[in-house]
Amino acid sequence: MAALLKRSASLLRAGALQKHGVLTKQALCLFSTNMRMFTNKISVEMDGTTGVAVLTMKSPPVNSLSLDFLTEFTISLEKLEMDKACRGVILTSALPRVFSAGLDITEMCGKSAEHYAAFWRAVQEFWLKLYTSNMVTVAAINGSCPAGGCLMALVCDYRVMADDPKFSIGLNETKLGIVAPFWFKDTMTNTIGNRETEKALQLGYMYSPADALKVGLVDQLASADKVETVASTVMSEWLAIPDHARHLTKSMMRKPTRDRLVTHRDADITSFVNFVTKDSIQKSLQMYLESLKQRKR
Ligand SMILES: CCCCCCC/C=C/C(=O)SCCNC(=O)CCNC(=O)[C@H](O)C(C)(C)COP(=O)(O)OP(=O)(O)OC[C@H]1O[C@@H](n2cnc3c(N)ncnc32)[C@H](O)[C@@H]1OP(=O)(O)O
Repeated sequence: MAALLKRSASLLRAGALQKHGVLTKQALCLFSTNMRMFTNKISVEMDGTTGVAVLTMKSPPVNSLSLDFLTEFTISLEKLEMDKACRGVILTSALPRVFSAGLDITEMCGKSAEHYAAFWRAVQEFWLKLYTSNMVTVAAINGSCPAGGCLMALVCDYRVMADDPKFSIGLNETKLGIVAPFWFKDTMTNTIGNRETEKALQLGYMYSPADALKVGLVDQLASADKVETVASTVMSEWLAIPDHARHLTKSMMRKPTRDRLVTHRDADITSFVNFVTKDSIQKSLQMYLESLKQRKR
């Protein structure tokens, strides 16, 4: 199984998956009902009775979305998607205070243009797979989720967040001196509207759980120890709707946003590479990483 996963990961990196949008038959056979799968950074537990899988991120210290992590995540999603028994997936974190710290900043610092292009393609692929999933997707947000972490939650159908004022959620890119791309912005606008997004994005605003609920960035709060249980209850409500009707409705709602990225995908990669290779941007990212390390001292 490890060998097959490795093979799928190398295909994904090589661009084969992105190009054809499918996994090898071999790799897809790995899942069946009541299946558990563990990779380095993710565990998936599929309950064949309910048709619900729980995908738990476990990449310490902060579940940052590195190229490897994104690759594993995308492969796991694709496998679940192809498993007819799986109708819904709950995303959560095994780490005590962090859902996901967003994109791994070290993937955007001091690397080659080729690396940045491969990284960005993997970020796009991840977004496309999750955004267009036929499964019901519920984010059980049991910790902070800045930037790419917030994006991951936003593409889900429903968000339950732990009601702990120490946690926060938002697209904070401007605070790093970078700009959220149009499809991050579209995803947020579709959720909380244009005016609130305009303020949130410019300020790089990180919402407390209570404020996130107020503006509709999350759908529900729960005490930290109940987040996953509440997510499961929500999941069963969504699964009570006939799949085909829900799929078609989701696809109708999301198609314009998805098509916009698909149409401009290569230009978006070029724009990312041009942006991230600028000296000024490299400096900003390095300084931000340094400031994260200094915070602890
Ligand atoms: C056209 C082109 C546009 C480009 C667009 C790019 C879009 C970018 C999207 C992104 O997602 S950028 C990433 C933004 N993320 C953040 O700003 C999060 C920063 N991290 C935090 O705020 C905190 O770490 C936390 C998540 C709240 C957790 O706090 P905690 O106190 O639990 O941990 P720390 O001690 O801060 O961190 C531990 C360890 O992890 C490193 N780290 C944290 N976040 C990242 C990250 N996103 N990438 C890489 N590394 C990260 C941190 O530096 C610490 O490292 P060590 O000091 O232990 O080495």
